[in-house]
Amino acid sequence: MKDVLLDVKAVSKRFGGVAALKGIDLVQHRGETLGMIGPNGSGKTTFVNVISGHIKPNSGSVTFDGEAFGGSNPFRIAKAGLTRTYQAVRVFGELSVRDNVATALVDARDPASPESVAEIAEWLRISHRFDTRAGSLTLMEQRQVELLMRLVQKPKLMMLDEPVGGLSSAEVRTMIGVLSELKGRCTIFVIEHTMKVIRELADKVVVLMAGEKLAEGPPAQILSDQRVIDQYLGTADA
Ligand SMILES: Nc1ncnc2c1ncn2[C@@H]1O[C@H](COP(=O)(O)OP(=O)(O)OP(=O)(O)O)[C@@H](O)[C@H]1O
Repeated sequence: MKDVLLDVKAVSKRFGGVAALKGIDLVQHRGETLGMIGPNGSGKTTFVNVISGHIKPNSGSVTFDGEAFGGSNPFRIAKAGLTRTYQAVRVFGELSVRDNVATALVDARDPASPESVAEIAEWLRISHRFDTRAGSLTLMEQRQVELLMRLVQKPKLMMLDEPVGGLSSAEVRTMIGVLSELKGRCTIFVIEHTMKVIRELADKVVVLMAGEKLAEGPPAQILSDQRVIDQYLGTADA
């Protein structure tokens, strides 16, 4: 039997009159890279916010690594090994990279050893920036720092919200390389509008459309699905 890491059942979320998620079911296995796509406003970020405990769903359940989470407890689920990034990069701009990493280590349930931090920083090719103020780095470097900060917390699942947003095409290629190696370090859930990322990284793709699951399957099948092309890939969002 495959090892289920994330098991989401019938999750719904309303914001006033807006039904952002309408009964979403989703299973992600350990080691399986899951890509989530869909137009602006289809509910992708809300879904990650519910899973990471930042938003409480109106109904439904989230089980992570065998433990039930009702939503709305981000600290508990983070301690259980789920971490995330945001569309807008989040580093402490006034602090050095070293001090940014130190803040991540303080928050970790099982912080990486100094040797392991050094190894991850070397792998991310960001070691030479350790004494630089994070706010003076390029967006690409800030994303590398963010990945470093998340990885030193030894996550089981890393949820990435548009990791290549705002990057140049050369940087996108580099980031795809980084993320494909990241697959060997933790399980990845990735929201993206850049289909190259989805095609090259995802084992399974889930398409959200107006808060509902429109389609789910391997990238080759989903990216050639006529309904997905008509309702998303053929639009300006994709
Ligand atoms: N805090 C909030 N208050 C009210 N409405 C919200 C809130 N967050 C999201 N929504 C609404 O819920 C719906 C889903 O938004 P969400 O941000 O999850 O979509 P998305 O698929 O992540 O979009 P994008 O690709 O633009 O990031 C939208 O109609 C949005 O306006």
